[in-house]
Amino acid sequence: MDDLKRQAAARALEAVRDGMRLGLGTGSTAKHFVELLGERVRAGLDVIGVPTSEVTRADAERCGIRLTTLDAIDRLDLTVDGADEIDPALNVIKGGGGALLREKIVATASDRMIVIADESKWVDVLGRFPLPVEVVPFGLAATQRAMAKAFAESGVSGQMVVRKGKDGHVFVTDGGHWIVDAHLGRIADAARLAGLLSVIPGVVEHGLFIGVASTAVLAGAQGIRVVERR
Ligand SMILES: O=C[C@H](O)[C@H](O)[C@H](O)COP(=O)(O)O
Repeated sequence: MDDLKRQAAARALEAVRDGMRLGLGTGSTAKHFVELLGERVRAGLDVIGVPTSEVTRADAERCGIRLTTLDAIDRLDLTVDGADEIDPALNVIKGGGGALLREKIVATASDRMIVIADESKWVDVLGRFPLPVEVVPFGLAATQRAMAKAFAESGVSGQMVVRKGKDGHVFVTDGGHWIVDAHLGRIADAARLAGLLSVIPGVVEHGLFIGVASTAVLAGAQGIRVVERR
């Protein structure tokens, strides 16, 4: 599996050109991209990156990749990031690693987003992977009630679980928020659910990336498949 992730990362690297401003994703697949990019940088490639998490910042620095912020530059040419699920319209669930907020800010500030994954992330319908929703701790119960209403209005339902870290404590994002993982099973109308979640005051951001990814690079046992958004 790890080899497939690296293969997808290597294919996405082919889209990188000298002088590009890059969004650097988070997660085990994106980490391969950062490492491979670092090799190219050490061989003379001139790029600058914006990391989507503190973990990626540390990885990129270790790999010698020059970093900047979205305050210092206005647009990015390309973001390369992993995904938890990808559907045929290239709508995506992200946030399994808790980085969805910065990932969405960076991806939407990019002219193009390539998602890289092994084939197991490709699904007909999003939702088997629990949908991560980043929330403020204040008023959590009220936010969850509003989320349940949004689920009902978009025709889904399921258990909501406040994410815990490996240490058993509540997982806290880089932004200081919590994550509620919603076990919905099948999200028939992801765009509608995304819209309903976005207007809930206690929801900071959700892991549905609708119309954001332009290309998916999927690595499987039969080779690499590149899917462009129609
Ligand atoms: O918050 C984490 C990100 O959205 C990741 O890109 C996503 O969870 C996929 O991670 P991985 O490549 O480790 O499966």
